[in-house]
Parts: sequence; C-alpha cells; structure tokens
Amino acid sequence: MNHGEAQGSGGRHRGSGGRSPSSGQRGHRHNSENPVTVDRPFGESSCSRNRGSQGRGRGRNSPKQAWVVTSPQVSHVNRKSQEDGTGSTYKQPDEVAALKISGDDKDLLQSSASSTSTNINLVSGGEDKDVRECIVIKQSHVSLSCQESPSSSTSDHKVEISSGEDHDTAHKSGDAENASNESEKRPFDLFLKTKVFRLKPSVFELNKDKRKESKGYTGSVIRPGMVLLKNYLSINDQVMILKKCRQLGVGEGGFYQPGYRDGASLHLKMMCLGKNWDPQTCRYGETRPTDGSTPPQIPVEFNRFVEKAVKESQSLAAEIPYMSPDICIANFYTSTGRLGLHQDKDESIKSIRKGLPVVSFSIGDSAEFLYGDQSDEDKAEKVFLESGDVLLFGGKSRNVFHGVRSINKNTAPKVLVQETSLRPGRLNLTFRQY
Ligand SMILES: O=C(O)CCC(=O)C(=O)O
Ligand SMILES: [Fe+2]
Repeated sequence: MNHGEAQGSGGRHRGSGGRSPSSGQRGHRHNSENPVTVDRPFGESSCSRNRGSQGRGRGRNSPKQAWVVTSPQVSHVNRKSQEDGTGSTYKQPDEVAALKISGDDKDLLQSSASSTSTNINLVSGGEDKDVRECIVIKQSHVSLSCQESPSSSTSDHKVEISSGEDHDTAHKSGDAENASNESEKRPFDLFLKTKVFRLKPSVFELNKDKRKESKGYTGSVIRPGMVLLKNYLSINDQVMILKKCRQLGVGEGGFYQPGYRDGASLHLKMMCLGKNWDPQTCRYGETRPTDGSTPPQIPVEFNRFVEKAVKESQSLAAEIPYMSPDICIANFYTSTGRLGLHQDKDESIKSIRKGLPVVSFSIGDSAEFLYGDQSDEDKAEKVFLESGDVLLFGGKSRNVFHGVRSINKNTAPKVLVQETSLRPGRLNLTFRQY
C-alpha cells in the first residue's frame, strides 16, 4: 500500500451512459448463448443494484492473421507496405508460423513501430519453429518479445499479440471472448490464457509508472461521505490482488456471466466472495443459485487493505463509520463493459442505516465513474477511477447512485500488465458489510 500525505484533490464533471442487455436463460451458469444486444435506458431492472451493461453494438473483430518468418534469416517488414496493404510480408511463405492476431493487425504493427522508424526487423534466433522462443522484434524505442503466459498450454498454437503502446488488439480479443459460446464453457480467466506477445514497455513508460507510485496517495472528500484515495494501492498490492482474484476466479464460485431475471446479461463478469449476490433476486445468499457453487472467502489481505482504507477515509470524513467486510463483489469489465446507475442497497437494513461504507478498489484500465443523487446520467458527476484508486461511500453517501459509464482502453499501468498477463479491462472489487 502506498503511504503519503492526504491532500484534497479530484475533479468533477457531468456524465451520461446507458445499458444494453442481451438475452439469456435463467438458471444456467452461462446464459449468453445467441446473445442479442439491444439498448435500453438505465433503471429498468427490478434490482436496486441496477447492474447495467455494456454492448453498445460495437463490432466484434474476427481474428486476422499475419505471417511472420521464423526461419533463421532476418526479414525486414516495411512499415509503408503494411500501411498501404501492399507489403509482401503478409503473404504466406512456406517456412512461416502463423501468428494469429486477434483484431486489427495493421493497428498492432503500426503501434509497434515508432513514429520515426520505417523498418521493423523480425529477428529469428532459433533453429526450431517455436515462436515463443525465437521471435524478437526490435526497433529504436520498443521491443516486442514473446512470452508464454502462465496459463498457456503447449498444445495450443494460438498466439495473442498485445501491445504495451496500444492494447487495442487484445481488447478486441477480450470482447470477442465475451461473446463466444466457446468461452462460456470455460471459467473466465483474468489473465490472458494464450501465449502473449507484448511490446515491452519503454523505459519512459515504466519510469512514469514508478514516479506515480513513489508520489504516494492523495485523499479527498468528493461529496459528503464519499472519499477518493487516489493511487492508494501500490503496484505490488495490485499484483497480489490480481493474482489472488485470478486464482479464485477460475475455481468454484469464480467469475461467471451474470444475468437478470428478464434474461438481460450484465456486461461484465462477476465473482462474489463471502456471500453471493444474486442479480435475479437482488439478495445475498450462501450459494450461487445458477450453479450451486459456494463463494470463496475474502482473502484476509484484502480485508486488511479495506480496514486501513476505511481508517484513512475517517481522517478526512469523520462521519464515515468503521466497517469490516464480509462481502466482496468482483466485477471485470472489458473495454466495452459498463454498469448502469444504481444504489447498493441489498445489504442489511442495519448496515445501510448506519451508513457503513462500500469500499471500491479499481485495478487495470481506468473507468469513467458516475455518481449522484438521482438515477439520471445527465445529472451525475463524473470521476476517473484509475488503477490503484480506492473509493469509499458511506454515511450521507451510502445511498448514492453510481455506475460505470466507460472503460478507457490501454490505460492500465504497463508494469502491472507486464507482471500479470492481465487481460485488457478493469477489475473492480467492492467490499461491503452485510
Ligand atoms: O465498478 C465500479 O466501480 C462500481 C461497481 C459497483 O457499483 C457494484 O459492484 O455495485
Ligand atoms: Fe454499486
């Protein structure tokens, strides 16, 4: 956790948004077969936690393929040729291994080239055709290296390429994965499953992350009872939280695709810890009705962070009561994920009456977070929640309407992505005491 001087800060703007459900079947763990996406306004769900959704009808990019020479000779890929589509490099020679680029390969390759460089050298160092080991793309400012993600399988030859400069391709792959029936059969993995090529972050980017971290956190009261602790969780804390959530997320009671009673899907993946929150009944329970699973316990380290954050917030807003969480709802948003304006009021009447705070951790890509006194986006305030930020709302703000309007692609700290294989998107944990 960062330690620093608590100071006032934090901008406010107005915001808006919407939600768009897709069809699904009640009683199935994964209910997004044949998803149909339609837009409808916020506030139509029967739940107080009106978990709005993503799916603004963005196109899902089908994977494209690029062909990269892996035999020991050096190949030069001319950037101009890539841009105008005339480059012979994209033809499939005999001695090539296919790198499947999910999304727009042109974007990817453009982003991998610096603005001043015209050539990218594809250097193959290995005798065998194992692209994991042999491809290194170097040019003046960045290098593209291939690493195997922890969960990759040797028999799986699909390779995902993502760029530290521009995670667009991997974002698209994440979107596609959300939609595919195939992915519905597997537990949702916070980390990219396949071999990952990443542009190594530049020294400049890494230093920027480090500088930010070394500044410590700043706290501010953004409305009575609502405290924002910016940059509160250190990168190490975030890595630990991500690894733990990823591990829990692929096990029993892990991440799943939640849906409402009316068949609408929330456009996020969810995992509940401690108790299950059921979007169909808007109640907490000991098991998840869709599959009978028991939610994992909240890791003790998480609770320590929360309790410390509550104490910190009390030094800024004394009216925020102390709380010790027994519920954590983890949401993972891809780049198109969102959540409609809602109130968190399915906790016990006592908890809400006392104004026990909801404590929210943001990790990964940043989000446009809306909050206000009404379920009206046009009247809501807006704040950007970035990786490492902790937001608390209790006391007078316990019933504040809030939601996530959008996720800002490619804004996660590079070092975090590098250390975890975190898929593009945002993890949010909200802790509550029932
Ligand atoms: O993702 C966020 O920042 C908010 C999540 C939230 O409001 C909820 O889970 O109830
Ligand atoms: Fe909420």
